[in-house]
Amino acid sequence: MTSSPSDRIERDDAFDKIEACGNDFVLLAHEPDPKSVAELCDRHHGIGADGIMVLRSVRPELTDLGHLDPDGSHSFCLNGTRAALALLARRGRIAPAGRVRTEGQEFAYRLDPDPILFLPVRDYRPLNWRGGDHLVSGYRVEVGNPQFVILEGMDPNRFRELAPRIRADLAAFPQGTNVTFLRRAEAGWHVQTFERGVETFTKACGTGMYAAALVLFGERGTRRVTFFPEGRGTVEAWLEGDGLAITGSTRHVFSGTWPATEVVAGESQVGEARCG
Ligand SMILES: N[C@@H](CCC[C@H](N)C(=O)O)C(=O)O
Repeated sequence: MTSSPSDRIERDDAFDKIEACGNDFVLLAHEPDPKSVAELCDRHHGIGADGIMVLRSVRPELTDLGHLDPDGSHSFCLNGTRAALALLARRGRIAPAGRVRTEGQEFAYRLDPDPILFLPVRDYRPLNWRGGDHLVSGYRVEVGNPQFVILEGMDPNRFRELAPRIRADLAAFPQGTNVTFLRRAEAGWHVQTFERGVETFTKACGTGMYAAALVLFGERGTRRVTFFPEGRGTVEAWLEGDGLAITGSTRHVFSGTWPATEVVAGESQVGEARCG
C-alpha cells in the first residue's frame, strides 16, 4: 500500500495503459506537462487514449487520482478510476476497501475482486433539447460532470448525428455536456456516449453509465442494471443502502516508457512498451 520504487509507474518516464470496456487511459505517476496531453492521447503520434489518469498519492486511508481529457481539461472520470484502482489492487498497492478522491469527488470502494465504487444517488430532471427542427427528450444529470441521457425513443443514426450538436450547445449546457443514449438489450441496456473533452463517441463512459443508471432507477423502477457499452465487457450498477454501486470490466493493456529512453538504429523512438 506504500510506494515501492520497483513499481513501474513510479519512474518519471513510465506509464501504464489501462482500459475499462474500451474507454482507455494512460496512467502516469505525475501530472503531465499540459502541452504533452494531446500527444500522449494521440492514436497515431502518441500512446493513444481517451484520457490521462494521474496517480497523485496512495495512502492507506485514501487513494488520490487525477484525470485529464485529451483537450487538457480536468474532469471526473469513473472508468479511469475503476481501471486505475484495479491495477493498483493487482499490484498490492491498495487495501481491500478504502476511499478514493478524484477531481473534486470522494467516495468509498471495495475490491470484490474488481473495484466496486459507492457513489451518491443524485437528482436528474427532464430536459427537451431543441436544435433547428429537432426535438430530443432526455434527462439532465450532474454527476460530477454534466450528462444528458436519452432513454430510448430515438434512431441510433439520428443519435450519432445529433449528439455532437447537443454536446456543443452551450446555451442549453453552459459547461458543455456528455451525451448518452440507452437502447434496450436482451439482458440490459446498450449504452453509447459522445464524450466532452474527447469530442467523439468513446467505447464506454463510466460517468455516462452512472447518470444512465440514476435515470433508469427513477424512470423504470428497477434497482439493478447491466450495461453493454460499445467496447468489450459489461458494467453493473445497483442501489445499495442510500447510494449507488457500480463495477465492471477493466484491463491492464501494457506498460511502457514515454518518451522512449532507448535509441534504435540511430533514431529516437516515440515510446517503448511491454505487455504484462
Ligand atoms: N470517460 C469518463 C468521463 C470523462 C469525463 C468527460 N470526458 C467529461 O469531460 O465530462 C468516464 O468514464 O466517466
